[in-house]
Amino acid sequence: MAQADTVAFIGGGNMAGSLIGGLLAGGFDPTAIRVAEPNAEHRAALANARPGIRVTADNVEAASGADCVVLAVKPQVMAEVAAGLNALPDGSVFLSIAAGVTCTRLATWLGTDRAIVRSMPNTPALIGCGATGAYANPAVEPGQRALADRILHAVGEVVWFDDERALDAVTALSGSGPAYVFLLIEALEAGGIELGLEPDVARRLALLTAHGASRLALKSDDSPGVLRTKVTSPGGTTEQALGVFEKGGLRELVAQAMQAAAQRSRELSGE
Ligand SMILES: NC(=O)C1=CN([C@@H]2O[C@H](COP(=O)(O)OP(=O)(O)OC[C@H]3O[C@@H](n4cnc5c(N)ncnc54)[C@H](OP(=O)(O)O)[C@@H]3O)[C@@H](O)[C@H]2O)C=CC1
Ligand SMILES: O=C(O)[C@@H]1CCC=N1
Repeated sequence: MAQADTVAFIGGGNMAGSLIGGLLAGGFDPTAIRVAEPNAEHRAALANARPGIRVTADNVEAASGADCVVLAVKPQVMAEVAAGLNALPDGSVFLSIAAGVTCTRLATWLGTDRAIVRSMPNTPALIGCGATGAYANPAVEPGQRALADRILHAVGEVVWFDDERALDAVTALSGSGPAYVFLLIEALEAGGIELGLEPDVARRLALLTAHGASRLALKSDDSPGVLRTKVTSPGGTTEQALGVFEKGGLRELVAQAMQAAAQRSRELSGE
């Protein structure tokens, strides 16, 4: 990344921490990163963990003159936060990671004609394995989009969309998705314990299984469905387990859960 680029994070919580970690791991100059965070303890922890970055309680101070202003606060406080940045001069690209909040709403608060990228990362960003969906509004210039892409790319893969509505689906799939996978891992661990395994062994096997299956599917030319059939010996054990999942309507349940998440994403837009 060109060292002239400066990035300001408004909100120094979990996701901001992940993105900052990715940028630093990729060699980004820490002195080109500023973070505005209201909580003094969080500010101190950030400054300690990430020597060189500048922390402040003042959102405008952090955002002033930054090439990219990352809006990393909860959707519920976005209106107040964005309105507080309304007087900033043009020139920055605003990169929102908030669930649901549309570019149109952001422009209402930040000012019309603002260059805005709406994105949806996920928590595996913390270890560089993130999956992010992103949309750039028409005011975003190619160089600004490239800067947003480099920031998001620092923590994993990025998929760009021409239609902003796709972001609600992305939120329901990869944004919230790590929680679904963790739920399955928790259930596998509990099932293993019930079958007599020691808790630490059950957790380890559940984690390694999720990790191994995911890596295999990523590397393989076979679809997940084909890989599933390769585990499932006719008349064997997997067939019995999958029969229980299908009878219980697991696929329908997952689809319903994702519809609920996407609906909540649309609601959070406040439109
Ligand atoms: N967690 C996830 O898996 C994902 C979250 N997101 C989105 O990322 C955004 C941030 O989520 P996450 O990092 O989990 O949340 P966090 O609560 O960890 O981070 C939000 C941070 O914003 C700070 N904050 C609150 N009010 C203000 C303000 N007025 N000005 C500046 N900072 C403020 C909070 O401080 P304090 O704690 O003191 O209130 C907190 O440190 C959300 O919009 C969420 O939708 C996107 C993808 C995945
Ligand atoms: O639960 C949420 O609203 C956020 C957005 C996606 C993941 N966490």
